[in-house]
Amino acid sequence: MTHLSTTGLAVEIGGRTIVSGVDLDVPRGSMLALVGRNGSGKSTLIRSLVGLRPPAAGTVHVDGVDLARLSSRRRATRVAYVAQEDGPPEDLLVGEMVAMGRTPHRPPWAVDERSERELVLEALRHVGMAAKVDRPCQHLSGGERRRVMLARGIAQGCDLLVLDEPTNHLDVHHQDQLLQTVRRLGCTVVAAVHDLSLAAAHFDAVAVLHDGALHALGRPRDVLTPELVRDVFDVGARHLTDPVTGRVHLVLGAGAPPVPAPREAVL
Ligand SMILES: Nc1ncnc2c1ncn2[C@@H]1O[C@H](COP(=O)(O)OP(=O)(O)OP(=O)(O)O)[C@@H](O)[C@H]1O
Repeated sequence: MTHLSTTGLAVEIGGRTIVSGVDLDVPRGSMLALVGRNGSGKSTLIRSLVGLRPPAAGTVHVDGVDLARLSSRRRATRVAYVAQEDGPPEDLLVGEMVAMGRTPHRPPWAVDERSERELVLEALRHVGMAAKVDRPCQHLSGGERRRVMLARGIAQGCDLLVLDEPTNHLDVHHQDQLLQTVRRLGCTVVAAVHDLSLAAAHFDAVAVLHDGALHALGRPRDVLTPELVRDVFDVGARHLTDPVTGRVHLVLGAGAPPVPAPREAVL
C-alpha cells in the first residue's frame, strides 16, 4: 500500500495561485475526503497530486518518491486517477474502456491476453458492471459511466486511487456501494466529495479546502463541526444524536434552534 504526502504544495494556473501551502499526510490504506466549496481548488489540487499539474512550489511524495521525478508511465503504475467528468468515448465497448487502465502494465504492441480480460472483468465486478462488458459505452446511463470509469481506475492496479467526485451521477444506493467497494480494495484513497454525510460516513479523514488553502484536516467528527460548516459553506448546521444508535449526525440546512415564540401575555 502507498503512503502519500505533500509539503507546502502550491499550484498556479496562468500566473494565478489556485492552491497554496498544502501539507497532507495520507497513511497507507486510509481514505481522505477532500471537501470545499465550488472553486475552492479541489480538482486543481487533485491534478497536482497525480502529477498532471506540476507544483509551483512544494512537493508530492508517493512512498517517499518525489512524483515529479517519475516518468508518466511509471506514475501510472503508482497512481490511478479518475477525473471529475471523465466519460468513456461512446464508440468503445465497456471492456475495451476498462482495458485502457491496463496500458501502463503492457509491453508495447502486446496483444490482449486471457488474463488481461479476467482483470478487466474483475474490475467491472467490483462496480457491478461485469454483465455489460461487451456493451457499447454509448448505451450506459450517467451513473453507469461513472462506475465504468472507476473500474478503469481499479484495473490500473495501483495502491493509490485519486478520485474527483466519484459519486457524481450516482443514486444513493450506488454512492454507498461505490465507497464501500473502494474501501474493500484496501488502497490509499484521496477523493473530492461534495456530500459531507458521505465524507463523514466513509472516510478516515477530511481535508477542507477554502480559497485554495487547507482550512482544516483531521477525523470527520473533529473537522465537520457546525461552526466549520457555517464558516466555510455558509450553511446552517447542527449536531443531532441518533436516539437509536447514539451516533452524532451533522444536520445541514438547520440553522440555530428556533427562538421560542413569545408567550402570550396572560391578562
Ligand atoms: N484550466 C484553468 N484555467 C484557469 N482557471 C482555472 C483552470 N482550472 C481551474 N481554474 C480556476 O481555479 C479555481 C479552482 O478550480 P477547481 O476546479 O480546482 O475547484 P473545485 O474546488 O474543484 O471546484 P468544483 O467543486 O466546482 O468542482 C477556480 O477559480 C477555477 O476557475
